[in-house]
Amino acid sequence: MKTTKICCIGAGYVGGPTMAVIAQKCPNIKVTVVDINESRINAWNDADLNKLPVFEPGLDSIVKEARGRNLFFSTDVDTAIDEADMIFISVNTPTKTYGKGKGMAADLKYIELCARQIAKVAKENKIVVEKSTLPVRTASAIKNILDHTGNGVKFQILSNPEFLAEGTAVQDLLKPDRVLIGGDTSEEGEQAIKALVDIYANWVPKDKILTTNVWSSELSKLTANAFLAQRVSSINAMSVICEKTGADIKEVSKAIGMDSRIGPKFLKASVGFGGSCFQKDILNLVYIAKSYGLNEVADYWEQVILMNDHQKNRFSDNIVRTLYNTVSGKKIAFLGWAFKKDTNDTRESAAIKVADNLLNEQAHVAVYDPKVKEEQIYADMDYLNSRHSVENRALLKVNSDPYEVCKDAHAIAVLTEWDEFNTYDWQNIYENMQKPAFVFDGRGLLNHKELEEIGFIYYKIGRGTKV
Ligand SMILES: NC(=O)C1=CN([C@@H]2O[C@H](COP(=O)(O)OP(=O)(O)OC[C@H]3O[C@@H](n4cnc5c(N)ncnc54)[C@H](O)[C@@H]3O)[C@@H](O)[C@H]2O)C=CC1
Ligand SMILES: O=C(O)[C@H]1O[C@H](OP(=O)(O)OP(=O)(O)OC[C@H]2O[C@@H](n3ccc(=O)[nH]c3=O)[C@H](O)[C@@H]2O)[C@H](O)[C@@H](O)[C@@H]1O
Repeated sequence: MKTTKICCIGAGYVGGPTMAVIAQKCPNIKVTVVDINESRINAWNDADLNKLPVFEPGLDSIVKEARGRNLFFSTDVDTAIDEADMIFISVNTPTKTYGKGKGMAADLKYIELCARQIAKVAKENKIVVEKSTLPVRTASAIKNILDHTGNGVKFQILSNPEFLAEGTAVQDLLKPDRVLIGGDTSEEGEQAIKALVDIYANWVPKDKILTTNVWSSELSKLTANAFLAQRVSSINAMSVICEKTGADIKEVSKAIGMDSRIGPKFLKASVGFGGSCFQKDILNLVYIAKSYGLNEVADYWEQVILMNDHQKNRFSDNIVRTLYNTVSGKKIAFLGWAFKKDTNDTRESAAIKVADNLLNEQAHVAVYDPKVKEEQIYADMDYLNSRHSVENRALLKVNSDPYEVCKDAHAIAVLTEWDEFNTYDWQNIYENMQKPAFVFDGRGLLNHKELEEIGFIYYKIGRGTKV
């Protein structure tokens, strides 16, 4: 079975980059990415590639090459579904904010809507690919809806979770560690798996394309994120001990990471992990474990989240304590708002919680981020519902000039590891700050020797002060 037309429902951080790469690598396949969010689709179609809704290094040139050739962005969901042989579902699956499983389970309403829409529109057999991250056994729910509400056509459901990380999405897609495809073990299932394998095989070596049953594939995605997040929480837990004992987390990370069984990646202590997925996926895993009565398993994974919350809170607590137990009316400059460098995504960014804690203490927060827009920062604060939006705008200011943000500040907090922060004229920044001038480096990014020589009082996550 040769795929000639692909439809992807959901033009977000996953749907957009993933489909752009498929279109670039498979010029004979027409790829249409659809979304109900019209402004997002308009942004994907914008002639100015700086206005793409997702900032990812290298993405603009791929979109430039494929868009209009075999890559299309549209709000016409029905036509794209109707035309396609293969439909990727790449919509958001956030944590539920209501009802049963509130605050834990994944909200599958967008997935269900997609399934119903596919069932309504499809007049020919189709392969439906779960690209979104889903609780294990979701494929059976999708199949149920498709088989019972459709026009009698046959559907094959595949699970093809996405492992890209934001900021490195293009590289991750071009050279994935593996591509995982889960499908039915029936003959039709195997044919569907082969159709998807054939697409990836255009650029991914065959030995990196792994096929499994659907449930293993769905569960592997949650497991991968849980393991990655667990490493961050584990190193962050050690960073607390480092600060108490005089050890330095950078040295500890290096020392343990050289053990080939542990490996060097994902051992950077930080102000806490953010991003749209780690927290949501672990909460989902905890919920699944609880729903099977596996309370010890649930508690084990929940601790990863609790440690992450602690890391964010202790960062802001440390700022307050160090600034003589009061930050009321004091200006705190934030360098960075995105949840990591090289992305404009702010979902679950540690900066949001740290800012909220400081505003509760009546601090004045000034924010600079090279890629995040002012309205996004206010939307993030308002979403917390901690105070009136007027107050958020009065207490928190956003500026596109980092030197203005730092001017007259009592302290600087580094929340995102943007490379450019290391290129600043720190002497100049120091001279324009209140004294003593404090830096709280939540990413262990800056050169502490240089800063201390200038006169800053420098605090870095995981660096003990006892000698
Ligand atoms: N952001 C990331 O780095 C990664 C995300 N994932 C998973 O991929 C999925 C998507 O994540 P993102 O792309 O970050 O989400 P996103 O929120 O950026 O994009 C989802 C898009 O789906 C659209 N949508 C929702 N319902 C729709 C419908 N019925 N019809 C048409 N469009 C609809 C929304 O308007 C939105 O633009 C999630 O399950 C996430 O867990 C997986 C790997 C990486
Ligand atoms: O399912 C998803 O959404 C994706 O989630 C993560 O990707 P992402 O959240 O984009 O970015 P990461 O690089 O994993 O960083 C997540 C958070 O952990 C933090 N982090 C990461 C690594 C580290 O050593 N220390 C650390 O604090 C980052 O700063 C960031 O806040 C996974 O790395 C991807 O494989 C996965 O596809």
